[in-house]
Amino acid sequence: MGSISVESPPEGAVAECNGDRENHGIGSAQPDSMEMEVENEFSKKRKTVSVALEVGTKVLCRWRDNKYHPVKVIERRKVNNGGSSAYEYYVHYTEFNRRLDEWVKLEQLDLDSVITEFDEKVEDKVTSLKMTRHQKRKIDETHVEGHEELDAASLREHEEFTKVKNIATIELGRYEIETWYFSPFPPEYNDAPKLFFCEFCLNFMKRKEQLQRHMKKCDLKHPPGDEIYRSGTLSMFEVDGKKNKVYGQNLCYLAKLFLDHKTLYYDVDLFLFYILCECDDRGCHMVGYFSKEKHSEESYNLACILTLPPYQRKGYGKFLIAFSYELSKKEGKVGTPERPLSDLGLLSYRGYWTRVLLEILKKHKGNISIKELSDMTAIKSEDILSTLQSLELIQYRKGQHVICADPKVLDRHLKAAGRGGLEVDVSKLIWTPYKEQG
Ligand SMILES: CC(=O)SCCNC(=O)CCNC(=O)[C@H](O)C(C)(C)COP(=O)(O)OP(=O)(O)OC[C@H]1O[C@@H](n2cnc3c(N)ncnc32)[C@H](O)[C@@H]1OP(=O)(O)O
Repeated sequence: MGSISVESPPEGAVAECNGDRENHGIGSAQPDSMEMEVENEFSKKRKTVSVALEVGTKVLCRWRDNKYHPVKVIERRKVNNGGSSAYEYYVHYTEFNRRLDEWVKLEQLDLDSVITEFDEKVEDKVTSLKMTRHQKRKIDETHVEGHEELDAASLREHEEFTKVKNIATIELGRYEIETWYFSPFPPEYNDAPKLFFCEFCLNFMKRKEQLQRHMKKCDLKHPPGDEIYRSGTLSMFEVDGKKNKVYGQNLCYLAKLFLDHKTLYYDVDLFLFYILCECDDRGCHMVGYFSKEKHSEESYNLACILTLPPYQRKGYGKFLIAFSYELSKKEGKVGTPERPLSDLGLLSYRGYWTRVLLEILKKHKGNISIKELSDMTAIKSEDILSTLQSLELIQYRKGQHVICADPKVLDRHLKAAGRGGLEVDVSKLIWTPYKEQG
C-alpha cells in the first residue's frame, strides 16, 4: 500500500472552511489584447506570454500563505471585468489535496514560471532519466495520495468528471461553509454559487428566502430517526435510509461536498445513517455522521464518515469511529472501514487503532495474539497487523509474527498518536442490531 501523507497545510483546509480565505481582488488594468509583454525583473529577460493560459499549463501561484506554489490549470472561464473580459483559472496545487483547488485571477500567477505542455514533456523525460526507481515510486504515490485502490484509469475518469467544484459554499444552521469537492447535485442546482440547507431535514435550496420560508414550515428539530445515544448535550440518531429516503439522499449530496473518492449511493435503502448532534433548546444540530451498510459482505462496519468542517479537530471523528466499533461489538462482529480511506480518514483511523491497541498492550501481562486483540476491540486482524507493523512492533521470529511491546516504546507511540478524543459512554447506548422486518 502506498504511503499516504497529509499535504503540508491540512490546517489550512480547516481555516478555509471557517471562511478564513484570502480576498483575491481583481486588479484594475486587465490587458485587452490576447498577448502581453511580461518583464522578469530578476533576470531582466523579456518574454512573451499568452494571457489566456491553456488548460494543463503548469505555473506558480500565490496561495493564501503569500508564498508561490506549483499549480496545474484544470479549467478556465471568462469573467466580465468592467467591460473587458478576462479569464479566471481553476487550479490544482500539485503539493496539496484537491480540496484546496480554487479559482484564481491572473495576478496570482507568476507568468515567468509557466511551463507549456511541450516543456513539461521534455522535463518529465529528463527527470525520469535522473530519478531512481524508488524516487519515482515515491512521486507516484504522492500523486495518488489517498486512492490506492483505484486503478489509474478509474482515477483519471473520476478526476476528469469531478475536476471543478460545482457548489462553492453552503449555509447549514449557523455556519457558512466552503466546500471541498464536487457533488453531483441535480443539474438545476449547478449554477448556484451557494446552497442553503435546512439543518434538520437537509433539504437544500438556492435562495435564502426559500430557506426562511421552509424553516417556518419544517417540523423537524432533530434527524428523522431513533435517538440511540445521549450523553450530556451529545446525541446520536439512527436513520434508516429505507424509511427516510429523501433525508438519506440529501445527506449523501451534502457529504459528497467533503468526500472525494466516495461513490454517491442513490440507493440509500441499503444503509443506516448515524447522525451525531449537539443539542440545545433550538434543536439537535448535526456535527457529523457515518453510514453503515445493513449487510456487508466485506465486514465493513462504516461506509462513509464525515465531521462537518466547523466541528473538525475537536475529537468528533474519533468519537464516530469508536461508536462504529461499539456497534460492531454489540453485533458480535469484527469490522473495518470501507476503502479507499481519504488522507484525513486514514490519519484518524491510524490514530484510533494505535491508541486502542497500545492501551491494551500497555496493561496486558503475558502473551497476546492478534486474534485476541481483534476479539477485544472488534478491529479487523488486517488493520491490527498493519497498525502494529507501521509502528514496527511486529517481529518475525522462528517462523511466526510476534508482538514486541517495550513499555517505553509504547509510551512514545501513544504520545505521538495524539489526544484520545471524546469517549463513547457505552452505558448510554441503547441499540439493537438491524434486523430485516417482515
Ligand atoms: C471510510 C471513509 O469515509 S474515508 C473518508 C473520511 N472522511 C473524509 O475524508 C471527509 C472529510 N474529513 C472529515 O470529515 C474529518 O477530517 C474526519 C472525519 C476524517 C476526522 O474528523 P475530526 O472530527 O476532525 O477528527 P478528530 O478531531 O477526532 O481528529 C482525528 C485525528 O485525525 C488527524 N487529523 C484530522 N484532521 C486533521 C488535519 N486537518 N490536519 C492534521 N491532522 C488531522 C489528527 O491526528 C486528529 O487527532 P488530533 O486532533 O488529536 O491530533
